[in-house]
Amino acid sequence: MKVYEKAPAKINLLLDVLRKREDGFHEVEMIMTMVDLADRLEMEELPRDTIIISSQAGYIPLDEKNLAFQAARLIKDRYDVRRGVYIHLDKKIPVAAGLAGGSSDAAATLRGLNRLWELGIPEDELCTLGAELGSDVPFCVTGGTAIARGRGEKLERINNPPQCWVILAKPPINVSTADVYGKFRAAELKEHPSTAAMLSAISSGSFPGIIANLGNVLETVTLQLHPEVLQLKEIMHRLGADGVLMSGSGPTVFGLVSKEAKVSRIYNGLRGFCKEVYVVRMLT
Ligand SMILES: C[C@@](CO)(OP(=O)(O)O)[C@H](O)COP(=O)(O)OP(=O)(O)OC[C@H]1O[C@@H](n2ccc(N)nc2=O)[C@H](O)[C@@H]1O
Ligand SMILES: Nc1ncnc2c1ncn2[C@@H]1O[C@H](COP(=O)(O)OP(=O)(O)O)[C@@H](O)[C@H]1O
Repeated sequence: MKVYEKAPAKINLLLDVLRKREDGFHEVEMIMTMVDLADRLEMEELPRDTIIISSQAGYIPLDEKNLAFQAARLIKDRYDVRRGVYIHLDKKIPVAAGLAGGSSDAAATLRGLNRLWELGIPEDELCTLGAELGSDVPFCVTGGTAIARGRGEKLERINNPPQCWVILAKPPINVSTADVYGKFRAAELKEHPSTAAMLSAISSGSFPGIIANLGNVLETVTLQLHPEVLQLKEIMHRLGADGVLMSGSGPTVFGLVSKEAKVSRIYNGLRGFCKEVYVVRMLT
């Protein structure tokens, strides 16, 4: 038997860091939503008790370092499943981009194996398992739009924002999430984005309100380390995007655009500076 799962990318419409915790993680407040740029996973039962990962992407690990492998091993261990699985990852989401590609693959693996092996694990339990793999995995299990607290694993579902175009541009640099959090200094922050104002803009379906309240405090670190991310933000603004922000720890920058007529101009303008540009919609 085979099952298929889609693993969409996320963007952070708002990312605030409240403080560093004793366990080394940071207490965050994030508003996250999914976009329709997705990896596709195919999971097939194997006669032997083993986990095999393949992918067309040459640039990700295919062994126990792969988050889909870790998700499969976790579910097998926790539910004592003595069966094997072959997982093929068709990667479309850029890697180490601030779009949670690996986390979404892990989440899709948990959902898919729950179906393949008919384990009947409820969604909240899948989220708890997911949190063992990474802070963003629980959100990727549920999808939709949510406010995430704690280190990212405490989720509260909210309305989807009004539909718009999302233009993603990933500069050709690698950013490590651990490195960005490591260099972040909460005490030096002069301004925090307003989670309350963003929540109110989303719940009233106000696109201008969402644009006015976009904010990501991790920009203070990544933009300093990589000035080309700031440059990309400025270019996207100049080309006419309504709102522009870095997603997660970066380096991907996203632009929100309400009018379709503007989209191709922004896309074509960006392609002169950046090879990896995607035009997508929010998943609503
Ligand atoms: C920044 C965000 C925003 O959505 O996304 P990405 O840029 O990775 O997509 C997330 O907080 C990333 O979540 P995730 O990528 O799952 O992080 P994890 O694997 O749990 O942690 C990687 C490392 O980041 C740091 N970390 C992560 C989450 C958090 N709340 N505080 C932290 O300090 C820790 O140093 C940890 O060792
Ligand atoms: N299935 C996977 N897809 C992408 N990257 C993976 C996967 N499994 C493990 N990784 C590793 O995880 C790291 C972060 O990848 P990713 O989840 O794409 O980052 P981000 O959350 O910043 O978008 C990369 O260094 C990559 O090698």
